[in-house]
Amino acid sequence: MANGQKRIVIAGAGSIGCYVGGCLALAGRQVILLARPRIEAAVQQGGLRISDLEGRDRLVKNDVLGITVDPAAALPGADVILVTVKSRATHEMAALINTHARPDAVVVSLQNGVDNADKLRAGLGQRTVLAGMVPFNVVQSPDGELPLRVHRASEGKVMIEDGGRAGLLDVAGLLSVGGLAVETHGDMKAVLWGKLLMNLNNALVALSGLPLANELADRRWRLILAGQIHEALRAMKASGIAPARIAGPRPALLPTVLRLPDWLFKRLARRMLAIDPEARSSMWDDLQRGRPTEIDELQGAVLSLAERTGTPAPVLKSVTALVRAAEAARLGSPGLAPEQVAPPGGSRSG
Ligand SMILES: NC(=O)C1=CN([C@@H]2O[C@H](COP(=O)(O)OP(=O)(O)OC[C@H]3O[C@@H](n4cnc5c(N)ncnc54)[C@H](OP(=O)(O)O)[C@@H]3O)[C@@H](O)[C@H]2O)C=CC1
Ligand SMILES: CC(C)(CO)C(=O)C(=O)O
Repeated sequence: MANGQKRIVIAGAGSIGCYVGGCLALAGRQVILLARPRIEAAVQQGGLRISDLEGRDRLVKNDVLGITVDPAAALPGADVILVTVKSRATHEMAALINTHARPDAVVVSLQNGVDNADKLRAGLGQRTVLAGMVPFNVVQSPDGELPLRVHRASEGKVMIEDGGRAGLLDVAGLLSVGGLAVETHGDMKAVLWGKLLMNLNNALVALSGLPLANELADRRWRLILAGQIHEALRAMKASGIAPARIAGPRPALLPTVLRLPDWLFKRLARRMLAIDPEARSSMWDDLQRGRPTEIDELQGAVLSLAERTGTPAPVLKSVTALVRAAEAARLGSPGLAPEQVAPPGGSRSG
């Protein structure tokens, strides 16, 4: 079957799902978005605008893209299912896929966190499930703006597990289209832990409310991120986990590079700073929308390792507590200053 005849279902079309689905539809792939009513109504009314930091800006008309809120309509015809819900919704999505999708549909997790593919496998029996990793940020237009726009605000290749030819299907080839570079990787565990190191910054962006580029340009925030990464690297090492390099320096060098003075950091970490001024983090999106965050799957995953191995993690603990407080308050980003997150000197744990 040619790539254009395969049906790709985006299971949970929000920022990542709409961007990925939009790129695939623009390339002539058959795409169905399984979405919530807000996204469905917006796409039905105005289509989907796909843009990126390289200057691409295209409208996907609603007649070349299917969209529904009904899993029983979306999932039965799927050849490939891309799971793009937040980690808290993974179990629920696994149950929907299990009920409605064909047993030979290939399922790919495009989520942050280290165990979403395992959660899907646990709920999907014998089906092929591939872990994936999305390195870039996607900014979604404010509610009510038409057409709904999803903007890729940084760069990088999507990595997916090398599952051989899953059911004779070249999944990376099917998904690799304009605006969306996809490659396979032989060690997704390392990739996901490497990405998780980057994602420790999601909470700082969420707590500060600052755009990612501004936050990273401020050494006071970088010191807190360096403290978290330092703690995470210790816990990972004690657990026998070797994280892969994702963007910028090797994981072991990240704390040192982050602690450099601003002028030197800006020179050395140009790739890390190649970010659209509007980009923040998916955790900031969650606080703004009053939704639970992925703090348990990000900081929480490292805290579990730290607890098991007895390595100290004071910075991770204090960041986690602040995110939980902001989640409970449901007032959006609390707009904290770095000194409110970790006292000067306190971010140099260990
Ligand atoms: N945003 C980003 O820039 C990046 C995000 N990621 C990761 O990608 C994953 C997805 O993130 P993101 O796209 O930001 O998340 P979003 O919240 O924007 O998108 C997920 C969407 O799925 C919807 N959804 C949940 N359950 C269902 C269901 N049963 N049926 C239909 N729709 C459903 C959600 O609706 P509702 O909330 O109303 O339930 C939401 O609209 C996360 O793991 C995130 O960490 C990775 C890299 C960058
Ligand atoms: C791309 C990155 C690291 C930060 O924007 C992210 O994964 C997220 O927002 O969840």
